[in-house]
Amino acid sequence: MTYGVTFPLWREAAGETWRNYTRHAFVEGMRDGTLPREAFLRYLVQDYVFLVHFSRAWALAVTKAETLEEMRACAATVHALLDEEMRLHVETCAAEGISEADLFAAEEAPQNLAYTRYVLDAGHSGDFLDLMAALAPCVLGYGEIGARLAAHADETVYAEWIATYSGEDYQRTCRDVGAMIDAAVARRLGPAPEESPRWPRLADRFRTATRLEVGFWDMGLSG
Ligand SMILES: Cc1ncc(C[n+]2csc(CCO)c2C)c(N)n1
Repeated sequence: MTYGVTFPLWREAAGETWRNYTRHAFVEGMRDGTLPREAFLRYLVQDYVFLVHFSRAWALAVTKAETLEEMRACAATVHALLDEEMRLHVETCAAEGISEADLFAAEEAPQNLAYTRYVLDAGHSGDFLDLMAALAPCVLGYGEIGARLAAHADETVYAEWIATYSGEDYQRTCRDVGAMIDAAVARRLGPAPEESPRWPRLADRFRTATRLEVGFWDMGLSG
């Protein structure tokens, strides 16, 4: 999966950290069905809270945007997160006796706090590109993981999770976000973005957010 031209460059620069995220033991446990249910539910409850703050980060992107097109794309993501992605968590947890009020009130794990507040700070202290570099591993990493796990969906009880991220709707979202990032980079950094003095810091933001994704999976496994 390439999702544009910027993402593969940032992914390459993140080196083995990217592999640690996308091939994490938690992911492999979903692939072959060996992930304990308890770990999956712990992850889902934390992920609901994660998505609350992630929605705030995309809303911040609306205020940091420079074009109507960027504003529309980010506003649509806020809407999709609040009204679609979170519903999946609510429904899966409801079937396990966990209400939405319980989810909203769940105490945030330190790894969760660290990740979402890092992303929000990237947006507050930086510009639209800083924020996009911090948001990209989450959105595009799940697209890559979903696409790889799709071939194994009939071997695992986590088929629904895999279907969500490997499905055409989500894969289209990833291509759209990749294209938006490419356009945002070209607009602000010109035709040779890798030569911009800002480039190393953007790649570093991407790698830091990727490290925080690894921490999020670790949290799911270890509680
Ligand atoms: C820890 C964690 N990382 C990534 C995602 C995936 N994700 C987060 S927001 C979004 C929609 C577009 O922004 C998607 C797919 C997640 N749920 N939890």
